[in-house]
Amino acid sequence: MMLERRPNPETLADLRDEIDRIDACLHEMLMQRGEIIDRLIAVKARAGGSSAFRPGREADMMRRLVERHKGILPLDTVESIWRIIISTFTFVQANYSVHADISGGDAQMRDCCRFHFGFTVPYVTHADVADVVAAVSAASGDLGLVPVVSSPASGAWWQQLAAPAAPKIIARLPFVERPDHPAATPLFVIAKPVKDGAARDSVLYAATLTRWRDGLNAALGASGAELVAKAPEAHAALLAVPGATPPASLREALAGHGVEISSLTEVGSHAARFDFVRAS
Ligand SMILES: C=C(O[C@@H]1C=C(C(=O)O)C=C[C@H]1O)C(=O)O
Repeated sequence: MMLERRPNPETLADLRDEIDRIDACLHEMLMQRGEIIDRLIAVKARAGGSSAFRPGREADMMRRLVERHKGILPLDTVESIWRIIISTFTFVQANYSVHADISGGDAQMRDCCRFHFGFTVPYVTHADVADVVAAVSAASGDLGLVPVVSSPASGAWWQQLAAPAAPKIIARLPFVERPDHPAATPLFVIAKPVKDGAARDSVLYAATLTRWRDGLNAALGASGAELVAKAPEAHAALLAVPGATPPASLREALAGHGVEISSLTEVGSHAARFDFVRAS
Protein backbone atom coordinates (compact mmCIF):
# COMPACT_ATOMS: atom_id res chain seq x y z
CA MET A 1 0.00 0.00 0.00
CA MET A 2 1.32 3.40 -0.94
CA LEU A 3 1.35 5.94 1.83
CA GLU A 4 -0.16 9.21 0.82
CA ARG A 5 2.42 11.95 0.84
CA ARG A 6 1.40 14.88 2.93
CA PRO A 7 1.70 18.07 0.97
CA ASN A 8 3.35 19.87 3.91
CA PRO A 9 5.52 17.53 6.00
CA GLU A 10 5.73 18.46 9.66
CA THR A 11 8.66 20.66 10.49
CA LEU A 12 10.67 20.81 13.70
CA ALA A 13 9.11 24.20 14.34
CA ASP A 14 5.59 22.66 14.09
CA LEU A 15 6.47 19.98 16.63
CA ARG A 16 8.01 22.55 18.96
CA ASP A 17 4.85 24.67 18.70
CA GLU A 18 2.87 21.61 19.76
CA ILE A 19 5.17 20.96 22.72
CA ASP A 20 4.92 24.63 23.78
CA ARG A 21 1.13 24.40 23.63
CA ILE A 22 1.11 21.23 25.75
CA ASP A 23 3.58 22.73 28.27
CA ALA A 24 1.42 25.84 28.62
CA CYS A 25 -1.63 23.60 29.26
CA LEU A 26 0.25 21.54 31.86
CA HIS A 27 1.39 24.69 33.61
CA GLU A 28 -2.11 26.18 33.50
CA MET A 29 -3.55 22.98 35.00
CA LEU A 30 -0.98 23.04 37.83
CA MET A 31 -1.85 26.66 38.57
CA GLN A 32 -5.54 25.69 38.64
CA ARG A 33 -4.66 22.88 41.06
CA GLY A 34 -3.05 25.55 43.24
CA GLU A 35 -6.20 27.67 43.24
CA ILE A 36 -8.08 24.92 45.08
CA ILE A 37 -5.62 25.03 47.99
CA ASP A 38 -7.13 28.03 49.83
CA ARG A 39 -10.51 26.33 49.90
CA LEU A 40 -8.91 23.07 51.01
CA ILE A 41 -7.10 24.82 53.88
CA ALA A 42 -10.41 26.28 55.08
CA VAL A 43 -12.21 22.92 54.96
CA LYS A 44 -9.36 21.10 56.73
CA ALA A 45 -9.10 23.82 59.41
CA ARG A 46 -12.75 23.17 60.21
CA ALA A 47 -11.96 19.46 60.62
CA GLY A 48 -9.08 20.33 63.02
CA GLY A 49 -5.53 19.00 62.95
CA SER A 50 -2.20 20.61 62.22
CA SER A 51 -0.75 18.52 59.40
CA ALA A 52 -2.24 18.64 55.91
CA PHE A 53 -0.72 15.23 55.05
CA ARG A 54 -3.39 12.59 54.40
CA PRO A 55 -1.50 9.31 53.88
CA GLY A 56 -4.54 7.19 52.97
CA ARG A 57 -5.59 9.60 50.25
CA GLU A 58 -2.03 9.80 48.88
CA ALA A 59 -1.62 6.01 48.79
CA ASP A 60 -4.87 5.77 46.84
CA MET A 61 -3.86 8.51 44.40
CA MET A 62 -0.46 6.90 43.74
CA ARG A 63 -2.05 3.52 43.16
CA ARG A 64 -4.52 4.91 40.62
CA LEU A 65 -1.77 6.90 38.91
CA VAL A 66 0.42 3.89 38.18
CA GLU A 67 -2.55 1.74 37.19
CA ARG A 68 -3.69 4.17 34.51
CA HIS A 69 -0.20 5.07 33.25
CA LYS A 70 0.82 4.05 29.75
CA GLY A 71 3.12 5.31 27.00
CA ILE A 72 6.83 6.00 26.77
CA LEU A 73 7.24 8.17 29.86
CA PRO A 74 8.94 5.86 32.41
CA LEU A 75 6.81 4.96 35.43
CA ASP A 76 9.64 6.08 37.74
CA THR A 77 9.39 9.54 36.23
CA VAL A 78 5.63 9.84 36.37
CA GLU A 79 5.65 8.61 39.98
CA SER A 80 8.35 11.10 41.02
CA ILE A 81 6.54 13.99 39.30
CA TRP A 82 3.34 13.21 41.23
CA ARG A 83 5.17 12.74 44.51
CA ILE A 84 6.59 16.26 44.06
CA ILE A 85 3.20 17.70 43.09
CA ILE A 86 1.36 16.11 46.03
CA SER A 87 4.06 16.75 48.65
CA THR A 88 4.52 20.36 47.58
CA PHE A 89 0.78 21.04 47.56
CA THR A 90 0.68 19.58 51.07
CA PHE A 91 3.57 21.91 52.00
CA VAL A 92 1.82 25.02 50.70
CA GLN A 93 -1.27 24.12 52.75
CA ALA A 94 0.81 23.95 55.93
CA ASN A 95 4.64 24.13 55.90
CA TYR A 96 6.40 21.08 57.30
CA SER A 97 9.88 19.55 57.39
CA VAL A 98 10.93 15.93 57.00
CA HIS A 99 13.27 14.65 59.74
CA ALA A 100 15.34 11.64 58.69
CA ASP A 101 17.19 9.07 60.79
CA ILE A 102 20.56 8.84 59.02
CA SER A 103 22.17 6.34 61.43
CA GLY A 104 22.33 3.95 58.45
CA GLY A 105 23.80 6.64 56.11
CA ASP A 106 22.64 9.92 54.62
CA ALA A 107 22.82 9.26 50.87
CA GLN A 108 19.93 6.84 50.46
CA MET A 109 17.72 8.67 52.98
CA ARG A 110 18.31 11.94 51.11
CA ASP A 111 17.54 10.31 47.74
CA CYS A 112 14.36 8.78 49.12
CA CYS A 113 13.25 11.98 50.81
CA ARG A 114 13.77 13.97 47.61
CA PHE A 115 11.90 11.35 45.59
CA HIS A 116 8.90 11.19 47.94
CA PHE A 117 8.77 14.83 49.10
CA GLY A 118 10.64 16.88 46.46
CA PHE A 119 13.09 19.74 47.06
CA THR A 120 10.77 22.42 48.45
CA VAL A 121 10.06 20.47 51.65
CA PRO A 122 13.09 20.90 53.98
CA TYR A 123 15.11 17.73 54.68
CA VAL A 124 16.59 17.66 58.20
CA THR A 125 19.05 14.95 59.27
CA HIS A 126 19.29 13.34 62.71
CA ALA A 127 21.90 10.97 64.14
CA ASP A 128 19.35 8.49 65.51
CA VAL A 129 15.67 7.62 65.79
CA ALA A 130 15.35 9.20 69.25
CA ASP A 131 16.30 12.58 67.76
CA VAL A 132 13.76 12.12 64.94
CA VAL A 133 11.00 11.27 67.43
CA ALA A 134 11.94 14.32 69.54
CA ALA A 135 11.92 16.63 66.48
CA VAL A 136 8.52 15.35 65.29
CA SER A 137 7.10 15.71 68.83
CA ALA A 138 8.32 19.30 69.03
CA ALA A 139 6.85 20.65 65.76
CA SER A 140 3.18 20.51 64.92
CA GLY A 141 3.01 19.16 61.35
CA ASP A 142 6.49 17.74 60.76
CA LEU A 143 7.14 14.21 59.51
CA GLY A 144 9.85 11.72 60.45
CA LEU A 145 11.45 9.06 58.22
CA VAL A 146 12.79 5.86 59.78
CA PRO A 147 14.05 2.91 57.71
CA VAL A 148 11.90 -0.21 58.18
CA VAL A 149 15.18 -2.13 58.36
CA SER A 150 16.95 0.10 60.84
CA SER A 151 20.53 -0.08 62.05
CA PRO A 152 21.08 -2.54 64.96
CA ALA A 153 22.03 0.39 67.22
CA SER A 154 18.42 1.63 66.92
CA GLY A 155 17.25 -1.37 69.02
CA ALA A 156 13.49 -1.53 69.62
CA TRP A 157 13.01 2.08 68.37
CA TRP A 158 9.26 1.59 67.87
CA GLN A 159 8.79 1.45 71.64
CA GLN A 160 9.41 5.22 71.60
CA LEU A 161 6.03 5.57 69.84
CA ALA A 162 4.01 3.73 72.50
CA ALA A 163 2.92 6.61 74.76
CA PRO A 164 -0.52 7.92 73.68
CA ALA A 165 0.75 11.41 72.75
CA ALA A 166 3.98 10.15 71.10
CA PRO A 167 4.31 10.23 67.29
CA LYS A 168 2.86 7.27 65.43
CA ILE A 169 3.63 5.48 62.16
CA ILE A 170 1.22 6.89 59.57
CA ALA A 171 2.59 5.61 56.25
CA ARG A 172 4.95 3.14 54.68
CA LEU A 173 6.94 4.25 51.60
CA PRO A 174 7.23 3.73 48.71
CA PHE A 175 3.46 3.77 48.20
CA VAL A 176 4.05 1.76 45.02
CA GLU A 177 6.57 -1.05 45.51
CA ARG A 178 8.59 -2.80 42.83
CA PRO A 179 12.03 -4.41 42.82
CA ASP A 180 13.72 -1.75 40.66
CA HIS A 181 12.13 1.26 42.34
CA PRO A 182 14.51 4.25 42.17
CA ALA A 183 13.85 5.01 45.87
CA ALA A 184 13.28 1.43 46.99
CA THR A 185 14.36 1.73 50.65
CA PRO A 186 11.30 0.83 52.75
CA LEU A 187 10.57 3.70 55.13
CA PHE A 188 8.09 4.41 57.88
CA VAL A 189 6.68 7.92 58.06
CA ILE A 190 5.99 9.06 61.60
CA ALA A 191 3.90 12.03 62.69
CA LYS A 192 1.95 13.24 65.68
CA PRO A 193 -1.20 11.09 65.95
CA VAL A 194 -3.42 12.01 62.97
CA LYS A 195 -6.98 13.09 63.73
CA ASP A 196 -8.39 12.15 60.34
CA GLY A 197 -7.22 10.57 57.12
CA ALA A 198 -5.32 7.70 58.78
CA ALA A 199 -5.18 4.53 56.69
CA ARG A 200 -5.75 1.38 58.76
CA ASP A 201 -5.32 -1.48 56.27
CA SER A 202 -2.26 -2.51 58.25
CA VAL A 203 -2.04 -1.81 61.99
CA LEU A 204 1.34 -1.79 63.74
CA TYR A 205 1.89 -3.10 67.25
CA ALA A 206 4.87 -2.87 69.58
CA ALA A 207 4.95 -6.32 71.19
CA THR A 208 7.05 -7.51 74.10
CA LEU A 209 7.34 -11.28 74.31
CA THR A 210 8.01 -13.51 77.29
CA ARG A 211 10.94 -14.99 75.35
CA TRP A 212 12.47 -14.84 71.91
CA ARG A 213 12.14 -17.79 69.59
CA ASP A 214 13.08 -18.00 65.92
CA GLY A 215 10.35 -18.83 63.43
CA LEU A 216 8.01 -16.13 64.72
CA ASN A 217 7.22 -14.86 61.25
CA ALA A 218 5.98 -18.23 60.05
CA ALA A 219 3.90 -18.57 63.24
CA LEU A 220 2.35 -15.14 62.66
CA GLY A 221 1.61 -15.87 59.01
CA ALA A 222 -1.48 -17.92 59.93
CA SER A 223 -3.14 -14.79 61.31
CA GLY A 224 -2.04 -12.68 58.31
CA ALA A 225 0.42 -10.78 60.51
CA GLU A 226 4.06 -10.04 59.78
CA LEU A 227 7.17 -9.53 61.90
CA VAL A 228 8.37 -6.19 60.50
CA ALA A 229 11.26 -5.47 62.84
CA LYS A 230 12.79 -7.19 65.83
CA ALA A 231 15.13 -6.63 68.76
CA PRO A 232 15.60 -10.20 70.06
CA GLU A 233 17.82 -9.11 72.96
CA ALA A 234 14.89 -7.01 74.28
CA HIS A 235 12.30 -9.71 73.35
CA ALA A 236 10.70 -6.92 71.32
CA ALA A 237 8.95 -7.04 67.97
CA LEU A 238 7.15 -4.65 65.65
CA LEU A 239 4.19 -6.48 64.13
CA ALA A 240 2.07 -5.47 61.12
CA VAL A 241 -1.44 -6.86 61.36
CA PRO A 242 -4.32 -6.59 58.86
CA GLY A 243 -6.77 -3.96 60.16
CA ALA A 244 -9.58 -6.51 60.44
CA THR A 245 -7.54 -8.97 62.53
CA PRO A 246 -8.21 -8.75 66.28
CA PRO A 247 -5.12 -8.69 68.53
CA ALA A 248 -6.46 -11.86 70.21
CA SER A 249 -5.62 -13.90 67.11
CA LEU A 250 -2.03 -12.65 67.31
CA ARG A 251 -1.82 -13.95 70.86
CA GLU A 252 -3.24 -17.28 69.71
CA ALA A 253 -0.83 -17.54 66.77
CA LEU A 254 2.20 -16.93 68.99
CA ALA A 255 0.93 -19.11 71.83
CA GLY A 256 0.80 -21.95 69.30
CA HIS A 257 4.53 -21.32 68.81
CA GLY A 258 5.17 -21.37 72.57
CA VAL A 259 5.57 -17.59 72.93
CA GLU A 260 3.36 -15.36 75.09
CA ILE A 261 2.84 -11.65 74.49
CA SER A 262 3.45 -9.71 77.70
CA SER A 263 2.57 -6.30 76.26
CA LEU A 264 0.95 -5.19 73.03
CA THR A 265 0.57 -1.49 72.16
CA GLU A 266 -0.62 0.03 68.90
CA VAL A 267 2.06 2.34 67.43
CA GLY A 268 0.43 3.34 64.15
CA SER A 269 -1.08 2.09 60.93
CA HIS A 270 -0.74 2.51 57.18
CA ALA A 271 -2.37 1.83 53.81
CA ALA A 272 -2.18 -1.61 52.23
CA ARG A 273 1.16 -2.25 50.58
CA PHE A 274 0.89 -2.17 46.82
CA ASP A 275 3.19 -4.25 44.63
CA PHE A 276 3.24 -3.10 41.06
CA VAL A 277 4.43 -5.44 38.36
CA ARG A 278 5.12 -3.76 35.07
CA ALA A 279 3.55 -5.26 31.97
CA SER A 280 6.53 -5.98 29.71
C1 LIG B 1 -4.98 17.95 48.79
C2 LIG B 1 -4.94 17.36 49.98
O1 LIG B 1 -3.88 17.47 50.89
C3 LIG B 1 -2.67 16.77 50.71
C4 LIG B 1 -2.21 16.96 49.34
C5 LIG B 1 -2.71 16.14 48.35
C6 LIG B 1 -2.61 16.57 46.91
O2 LIG B 1 -1.96 17.55 46.61
O3 LIG B 1 -3.22 15.91 46.06
C7 LIG B 1 -3.28 14.91 48.70
C8 LIG B 1 -3.40 14.51 50.00
C9 LIG B 1 -2.91 15.34 51.12
O4 LIG B 1 -1.75 14.76 51.67
C10 LIG B 1 -6.07 16.52 50.41
O5 LIG B 1 -6.17 16.21 51.59
O6 LIG B 1 -6.89 16.17 49.53
